[in-house]
Amino acid sequence: MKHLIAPSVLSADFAHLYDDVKMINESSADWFHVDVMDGSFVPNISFGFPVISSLQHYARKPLDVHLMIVQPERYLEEFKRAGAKILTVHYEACTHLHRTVNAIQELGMKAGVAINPHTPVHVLEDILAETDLVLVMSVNPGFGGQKFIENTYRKLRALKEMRKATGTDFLIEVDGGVNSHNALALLKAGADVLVAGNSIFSAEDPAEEIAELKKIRIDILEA
Ligand SMILES: O=C(CO)[C@@H](O)[C@H](O)COP(=O)(O)O
Repeated sequence: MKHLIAPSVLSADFAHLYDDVKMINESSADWFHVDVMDGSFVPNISFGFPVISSLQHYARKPLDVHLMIVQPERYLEEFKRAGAKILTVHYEACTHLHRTVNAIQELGMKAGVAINPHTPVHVLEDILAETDLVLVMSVNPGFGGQKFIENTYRKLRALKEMRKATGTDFLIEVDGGVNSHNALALLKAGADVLVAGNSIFSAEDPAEEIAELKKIRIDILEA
Protein backbone atom coordinates (compact mmCIF):
# COMPACT_ATOMS: atom_id res chain seq x y z
CA MET A 1 0.00 0.00 0.00
CA LYS A 2 1.26 3.48 -0.84
CA HIS A 3 1.71 5.49 2.35
CA LEU A 4 -0.64 8.38 3.17
CA ILE A 5 0.14 11.99 4.07
CA ALA A 6 -2.06 13.87 6.54
CA PRO A 7 -1.12 17.55 7.00
CA SER A 8 -2.00 18.74 10.50
CA VAL A 9 -4.39 21.69 10.27
CA LEU A 10 -3.23 22.79 13.75
CA SER A 11 -0.20 24.41 12.09
CA ALA A 12 -2.27 26.22 9.45
CA ASP A 13 -2.85 29.97 9.45
CA PHE A 14 -6.33 30.20 11.02
CA ALA A 15 -6.83 33.74 9.74
CA HIS A 16 -6.44 32.38 6.20
CA LEU A 17 -7.70 28.87 6.76
CA TYR A 18 -9.45 28.62 3.41
CA ASP A 19 -6.13 29.21 1.58
CA ASP A 20 -4.52 26.35 3.47
CA VAL A 21 -7.53 24.08 2.87
CA LYS A 22 -7.29 24.87 -0.85
CA MET A 23 -3.55 24.16 -0.80
CA ILE A 24 -4.17 20.75 0.80
CA ASN A 25 -7.00 20.00 -1.66
CA GLU A 26 -4.71 20.70 -4.59
CA SER A 27 -1.66 18.93 -3.13
CA SER A 28 -0.79 15.24 -3.08
CA ALA A 29 -1.95 14.97 0.56
CA ASP A 30 -4.44 12.20 1.32
CA TRP A 31 -6.22 13.33 4.48
CA PHE A 32 -6.75 16.44 6.59
CA HIS A 33 -5.45 15.75 10.12
CA VAL A 34 -7.62 17.66 12.59
CA ASP A 35 -6.44 17.96 16.22
CA VAL A 36 -9.07 18.59 18.88
CA MET A 37 -7.71 19.60 22.30
CA ASP A 38 -9.69 20.28 25.46
CA GLY A 39 -7.21 21.92 27.84
CA SER A 40 -7.65 18.97 30.18
CA PHE A 41 -6.28 15.85 28.54
CA VAL A 42 -3.59 18.09 27.05
CA PRO A 43 -2.40 21.53 28.19
CA ASN A 44 -3.77 23.33 25.15
CA ILE A 45 -7.12 24.17 23.55
CA SER A 46 -7.39 24.09 19.75
CA PHE A 47 -10.81 24.24 18.09
CA GLY A 48 -14.15 22.45 18.09
CA PHE A 49 -17.28 21.68 16.09
CA PRO A 50 -17.82 25.01 14.27
CA VAL A 51 -14.34 24.92 12.74
CA ILE A 52 -14.53 21.21 11.81
CA SER A 53 -18.02 21.65 10.30
CA SER A 54 -16.69 24.49 8.16
CA LEU A 55 -13.74 22.37 7.08
CA GLN A 56 -16.09 19.62 6.00
CA HIS A 57 -17.69 21.97 3.45
CA TYR A 58 -14.42 22.81 1.72
CA ALA A 59 -12.12 19.83 2.30
CA ARG A 60 -12.15 17.41 -0.62
CA LYS A 61 -10.23 14.76 1.31
CA PRO A 62 -11.26 12.77 4.41
CA LEU A 63 -11.12 14.48 7.81
CA ASP A 64 -8.88 12.43 10.10
CA VAL A 65 -9.95 13.74 13.51
CA HIS A 66 -7.64 13.15 16.48
CA LEU A 67 -9.39 13.72 19.81
CA MET A 68 -7.10 14.80 22.62
CA ILE A 69 -10.02 15.12 25.04
CA VAL A 70 -11.15 13.31 28.17
CA GLN A 71 -14.14 10.97 27.85
CA PRO A 72 -14.39 11.31 24.06
CA GLU A 73 -17.38 8.95 24.07
CA ARG A 74 -19.52 11.98 25.04
CA TYR A 75 -19.19 13.55 21.58
CA LEU A 76 -19.02 10.80 18.95
CA GLU A 77 -22.26 11.74 17.17
CA GLU A 78 -21.31 15.42 17.08
CA PHE A 79 -17.97 14.60 15.43
CA LYS A 80 -19.75 12.41 12.91
CA ARG A 81 -22.10 15.32 12.09
CA ALA A 82 -19.13 17.70 11.88
CA GLY A 83 -17.66 15.52 9.11
CA ALA A 84 -15.12 13.16 10.72
CA LYS A 85 -14.37 10.13 8.54
CA ILE A 86 -11.69 8.70 10.79
CA LEU A 87 -12.15 9.36 14.51
CA THR A 88 -9.24 8.59 16.83
CA VAL A 89 -9.51 8.49 20.60
CA HIS A 90 -6.72 8.12 23.14
CA TYR A 91 -6.17 4.84 24.95
CA GLU A 92 -5.32 6.95 28.03
CA ALA A 93 -8.60 8.92 27.85
CA CYS A 94 -11.10 6.04 27.57
CA THR A 95 -12.36 3.91 30.43
CA HIS A 96 -14.24 1.58 28.07
CA LEU A 97 -12.10 1.72 24.96
CA HIS A 98 -13.67 -1.34 23.31
CA ARG A 99 -17.16 0.14 23.65
CA THR A 100 -15.99 3.50 22.30
CA VAL A 101 -14.26 1.94 19.27
CA ASN A 102 -17.39 -0.06 18.47
CA ALA A 103 -19.61 3.01 18.87
CA ILE A 104 -17.44 5.00 16.42
CA GLN A 105 -17.73 2.23 13.83
CA GLU A 106 -21.48 1.86 14.37
CA LEU A 107 -21.79 5.54 13.48
CA GLY A 108 -20.10 4.77 10.14
CA MET A 109 -16.64 6.18 10.86
CA LYS A 110 -13.27 4.44 10.92
CA ALA A 111 -12.04 4.09 14.50
CA GLY A 112 -8.49 4.89 15.59
CA VAL A 113 -6.73 4.44 18.92
CA ALA A 114 -3.88 6.80 19.85
CA ILE A 115 -1.13 6.19 22.40
CA ASN A 116 1.06 8.74 24.15
CA PRO A 117 4.86 8.43 24.09
CA HIS A 118 4.92 6.76 27.54
CA THR A 119 2.31 4.13 26.68
CA PRO A 120 3.69 0.77 25.54
CA VAL A 121 2.19 -0.79 22.41
CA HIS A 122 1.44 -4.12 24.10
CA VAL A 123 -1.55 -2.61 25.96
CA LEU A 124 -3.34 -2.51 22.58
CA GLU A 125 -3.12 -6.26 22.09
CA ASP A 126 -6.80 -6.91 22.78
CA ILE A 127 -8.16 -4.02 20.71
CA LEU A 128 -6.11 -4.46 17.54
CA ALA A 129 -8.63 -6.75 15.87
CA GLU A 130 -11.32 -4.09 16.35
CA THR A 131 -9.46 -0.96 15.39
CA ASP A 132 -8.95 0.53 11.91
CA LEU A 133 -5.93 2.63 12.85
CA VAL A 134 -3.35 3.01 15.60
CA LEU A 135 -1.87 6.48 16.05
CA VAL A 136 1.55 6.55 17.68
CA MET A 137 2.33 9.92 19.22
CA SER A 138 5.96 10.79 18.59
CA VAL A 139 5.77 13.94 20.74
CA ASN A 140 3.76 14.60 23.89
CA PRO A 141 0.37 15.68 22.56
CA GLY A 142 -0.75 19.29 22.85
CA PHE A 143 1.44 21.34 20.55
CA GLY A 144 2.84 21.40 17.05
CA GLY A 145 6.52 22.00 16.34
CA GLN A 146 8.01 19.75 19.05
CA LYS A 147 11.07 17.54 18.85
CA PHE A 148 10.52 13.99 17.59
CA ILE A 149 10.98 11.25 20.24
CA GLU A 150 13.39 8.60 18.93
CA ASN A 151 11.85 5.68 20.85
CA THR A 152 8.96 5.92 18.36
CA TYR A 153 10.87 3.79 15.84
CA ARG A 154 10.92 0.88 18.25
CA LYS A 155 7.17 1.22 18.86
CA LEU A 156 6.39 1.31 15.14
CA ARG A 157 8.46 -1.82 14.54
CA ALA A 158 6.72 -3.60 17.44
CA LEU A 159 3.26 -2.64 16.13
CA LYS A 160 4.09 -3.83 12.65
CA GLU A 161 5.17 -7.17 14.15
CA MET A 162 1.97 -7.38 16.19
CA ARG A 163 -0.11 -6.73 13.07
CA LYS A 164 1.66 -9.51 11.24
CA ALA A 165 1.44 -11.93 14.16
CA THR A 166 -2.29 -11.31 14.67
CA GLY A 167 -3.25 -11.18 10.97
CA THR A 168 -4.96 -7.83 11.53
CA ASP A 169 -4.99 -4.94 9.06
CA PHE A 170 -5.09 -1.65 10.98
CA LEU A 171 -3.17 1.33 9.62
CA ILE A 172 -0.22 2.67 11.61
CA GLU A 173 -0.13 6.47 11.83
CA VAL A 174 2.72 8.48 13.33
CA ASP A 175 2.20 12.02 14.59
CA GLY A 176 4.64 14.62 15.91
CA GLY A 177 7.94 15.98 14.65
CA VAL A 178 7.59 14.26 11.28
CA ASN A 179 9.55 15.81 8.42
CA SER A 180 11.28 14.94 5.17
CA HIS A 181 14.44 13.94 7.09
CA ASN A 182 12.86 11.22 9.24
CA ALA A 183 9.96 10.17 6.98
CA LEU A 184 11.89 7.47 5.19
CA ALA A 185 12.99 5.82 8.43
CA LEU A 186 9.45 6.06 9.83
CA LEU A 187 7.97 4.31 6.80
CA LYS A 188 10.64 1.68 7.01
CA ALA A 189 9.84 1.10 10.70
CA GLY A 190 6.16 0.52 9.90
CA ALA A 191 4.24 3.77 9.50
CA ASP A 192 1.49 3.84 6.85
CA VAL A 193 0.27 7.39 7.54
CA LEU A 194 2.54 10.38 8.21
CA VAL A 195 1.02 13.34 10.03
CA ALA A 196 3.05 16.53 9.62
CA GLY A 197 2.25 20.04 10.78
CA ASN A 198 5.17 22.35 11.33
CA SER A 199 7.39 20.84 8.63
CA ILE A 200 4.68 21.43 6.02
CA PHE A 201 3.29 24.80 7.06
CA SER A 202 6.64 26.41 7.86
CA ALA A 203 8.05 25.36 4.49
CA GLU A 204 8.46 27.99 1.80
CA ASP A 205 6.27 25.86 -0.46
CA PRO A 206 3.97 23.67 1.68
CA ALA A 207 2.53 21.79 -1.32
CA GLU A 208 6.05 20.91 -2.43
CA GLU A 209 6.87 19.68 1.10
CA ILE A 210 3.80 17.42 0.95
CA ALA A 211 4.95 16.16 -2.46
CA GLU A 212 8.40 15.39 -0.97
CA LEU A 213 6.79 13.30 1.78
CA LYS A 214 4.48 11.56 -0.67
CA LYS A 215 7.03 10.63 -3.28
CA ILE A 216 9.13 8.40 -1.00
CA ARG A 217 9.05 4.91 -2.49
CA ILE A 218 8.25 2.14 0.02
CA ASP A 219 8.60 -0.58 -2.58
CA ILE A 220 12.27 0.37 -3.01
CA LEU A 221 12.68 0.49 0.78
CA GLU A 222 11.31 -3.00 1.20
CA ALA A 223 13.13 -4.52 -1.75
O1 LIG B 1 -1.36 15.98 17.69
C1 LIG B 1 -0.49 16.76 17.48
C2 LIG B 1 0.05 17.59 18.58
O2 LIG B 1 -0.58 17.23 19.74
C3 LIG B 1 0.09 16.84 16.14
O3 LIG B 1 -0.82 16.50 15.11
C4 LIG B 1 0.85 18.04 15.77
O4 LIG B 1 0.00 19.02 15.22
C5 LIG B 1 1.90 17.66 14.78
O5 LIG B 1 2.61 18.78 14.50
P1 LIG B 1 4.15 18.76 14.18
O6 LIG B 1 4.87 18.08 15.30
O7 LIG B 1 4.27 18.00 12.89
O8 LIG B 1 4.46 20.20 14.04
